[in-house]
Amino acid sequence: MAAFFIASPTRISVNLTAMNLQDWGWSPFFADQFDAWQRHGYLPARVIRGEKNYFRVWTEKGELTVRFAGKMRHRAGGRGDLPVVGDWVAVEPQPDERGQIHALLERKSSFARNLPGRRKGKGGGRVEQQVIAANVDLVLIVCGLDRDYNLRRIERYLTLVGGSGAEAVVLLNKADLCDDPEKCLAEVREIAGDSPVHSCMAKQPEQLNFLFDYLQPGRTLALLGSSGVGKSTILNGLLGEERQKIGEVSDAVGKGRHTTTHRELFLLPEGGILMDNPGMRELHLWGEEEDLAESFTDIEELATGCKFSDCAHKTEPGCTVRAAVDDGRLSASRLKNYHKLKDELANLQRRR
Ligand SMILES: Nc1nc2c(ncn2[C@@H]2O[C@H](COP(=O)(O)OP(=O)(O)OP(=O)(O)O)[C@@H](O)[C@H]2O)c(=O)[nH]1
Ligand SMILES: [Zn+2]
Repeated sequence: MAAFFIASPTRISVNLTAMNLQDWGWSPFFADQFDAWQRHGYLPARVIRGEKNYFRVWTEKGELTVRFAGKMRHRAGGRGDLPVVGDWVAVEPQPDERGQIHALLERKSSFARNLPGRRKGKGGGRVEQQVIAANVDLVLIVCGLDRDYNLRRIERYLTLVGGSGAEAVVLLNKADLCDDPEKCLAEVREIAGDSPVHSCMAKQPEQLNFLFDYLQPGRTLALLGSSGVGKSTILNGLLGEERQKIGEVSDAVGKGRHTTTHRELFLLPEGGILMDNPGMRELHLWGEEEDLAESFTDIEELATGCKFSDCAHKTEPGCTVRAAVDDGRLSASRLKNYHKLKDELANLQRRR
């Protein structure tokens, strides 16, 4: 209870006594809704992780494992009515660090995705939506200034964030890999409306100091962006001295990170709340399914020479993509990113 953890066994100590509701994002918007529940002696609680049948929540009295009060599960019609990470709920505390959820407070913002092929009602009707994260205040849209750079994708992200109720900041990372970052900055600013646009080099954490201007106690931050653009590097930069530990988590756990992450919302040492959950990590893939090829035109082009038309560019004979890596025309890390994204997409499809 004296520590919270991002992934076992890595633990980050925070001073719990110094934490209050506001640090966790509580604001008049939620307090106004809570009046009715306060009278019952319920606690405001923020969902830090959601499982199928239970939730981990943070309250002023510490972390609790909570379930639905029966009545409420019954009332919750669509999926949108069930709590997700980031939500504020009214919890009736029970012994042994447990509790019951009696109400879900209205969201300030939410990220949802359509569940393909699932339609409600007879003969289809509206497509069922799955809310995956709530009450994010600010999204850092991260884009690489290497081959990842793609104005159309940035546009899609901006639309997505715009519709969620959160604010967006665009980060053009890997400025060191771009001949003319100023040109890209100007192009993106043209499509970004009121959203600030920065270029940066996350590999040098001291270059990320400007991001602290966007962090405030109680403000919830999430990152969106393709695989390999530097999201983890940026997170680690923001986490300061905890950088190493988080790095170990992402390196050691790799794909398994999703199942071993114990908490998907945590406090940043400088103030602010960081959301890093599988739903948000996968969100980009839903937009990118169509443009995997578009993002990797070089690989798709090389692949036209492969012996097998369904070559996965892994162990197949006659693979021109791996040949290009061998003779230095294609970087191994780029092929690795391509594989990673393909695998994630395949995983997603399986789960659907
Ligand atoms: N050249 C350069 N490389 C960078 C920069 N920032 C990050 N990288 C590198 O890019 C690679 C991918 O970075 P990550 O932080 O793992 O990317 P990610 O977005 O978290 O990727 P996923 O975990 O797949 O979503 C790493 O090898 C980083 O060292 C940068 O500013 N310049
Ligand atoms: Zn191949």
